[in-house]
Amino acid sequence: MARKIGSRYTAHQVLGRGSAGTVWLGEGPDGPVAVKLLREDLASDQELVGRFVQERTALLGLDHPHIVSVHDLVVDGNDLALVMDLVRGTDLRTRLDRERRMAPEAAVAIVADVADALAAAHAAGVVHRDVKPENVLLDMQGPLGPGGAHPALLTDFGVAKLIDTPRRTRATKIIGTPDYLAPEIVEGLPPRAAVDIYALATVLYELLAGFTPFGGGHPGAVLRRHVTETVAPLPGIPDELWQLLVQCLAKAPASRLRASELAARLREQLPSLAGMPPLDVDEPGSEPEEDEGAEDPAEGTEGGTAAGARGEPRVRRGAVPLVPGAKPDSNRDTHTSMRVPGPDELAGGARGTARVPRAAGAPRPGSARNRAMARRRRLTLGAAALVLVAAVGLGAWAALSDDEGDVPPQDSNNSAPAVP
Ligand SMILES: Nc1ncnc2c1ncn2[C@@H]1O[C@H](COP(=O)(O)OP(=O)(O)OP(=O)(O)O)[C@@H](O)[C@H]1O
Repeated sequence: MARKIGSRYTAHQVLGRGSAGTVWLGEGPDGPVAVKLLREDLASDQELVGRFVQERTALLGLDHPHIVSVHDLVVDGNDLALVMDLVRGTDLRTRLDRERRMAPEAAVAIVADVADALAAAHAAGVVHRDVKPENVLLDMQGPLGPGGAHPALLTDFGVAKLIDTPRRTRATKIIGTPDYLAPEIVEGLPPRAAVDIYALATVLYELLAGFTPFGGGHPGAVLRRHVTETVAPLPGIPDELWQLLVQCLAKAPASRLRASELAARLREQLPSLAGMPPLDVDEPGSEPEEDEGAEDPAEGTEGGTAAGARGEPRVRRGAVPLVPGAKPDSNRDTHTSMRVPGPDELAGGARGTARVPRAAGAPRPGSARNRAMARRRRLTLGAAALVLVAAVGLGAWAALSDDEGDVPPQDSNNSAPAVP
């Protein structure tokens, strides 16, 4: 059913819902538009309305081919709405959900577009603060680029900042999507342009791998990993692309590339990625072959990925509040309101919780399948030893026993991560 938004716009049909509100397909004096109607509780927040008006210039000022422009801000009774370019297509999350992993050329082309958008925003003094696949729209009516990628446009500029009022996020709280939060935010530092680079590098990793580098499990664990763990290599990724990812996922913001450099370096790599298929990486926690998971019910309790392997509903990105009793900011799992962990909490308990990517078909370290394989290796070793005993007698067996003392333990928990 159509509804009027202010005096100039009519909203016809819901395009989608997010944590801040509902996006409608609308009509304005100059043609079709997208109208983001903010949630009622946000719209009735006087402080937020004031900020909305204050931020007007920054929000309306961004004009770039890879940014979804905001044309108008409407404050009308209980309605608070942003009127934006209508992008006819889909968002990157939907595409990723469909494809699971993208070919490197298309992934890099999309991320280069977003890096261009960030370069323009950062030059105008605007930090996005919520870069994630949900906020990248793919324009299906635009020309096809490298790898068959449609032009990518970054949306929701300034929305995170709007909603993040001082009252809403006291110094001890973080609002955001845990998987994409830069370590300096977790440590309580003010978000600068480099947080967007970290988030975008996380998106690139996710497009290539099918999962984020530090995601999985309780949001508190995700935050700790951002601060304490290094990113695990992706099997098969071209070295130059990997170096770029590592640099942009650096813990120190100053070590990361600037958006314009990132865009240029990504585009340089496009020719060498042409025709390359998606990486053959198994999602950590999934077991590609026989299911021996029943033998150890306690296994894989870190995060939802092991649950996914057992056919239970998977929780991809957690929205569990870190503070007991606190409510997440939305019904969706993309945002979380969290207490900032203290330094002692950040330092402890995170070791070994990162999900380590494996080449497709390789067993998960510590998994039932891996332990079973280790057991099989031991049995094979034992059988070989018996044959040897029969053949060369007790003296040779004694020698073999001595040698076995030098064989590294076959405990699969010590398996090294796959290296590209
Ligand atoms: N300018 C637009 N043109 C066309 N569709 C849009 C536009 N903006 C958003 N949408 C659609 O509306 C959906 C909801 O968008 P919205 O920005 O409210 O939420 P989100 O970014 O997915 O999540 P969150 O707000 O929780 O971060 C998007 O997934 C997209 O499909």
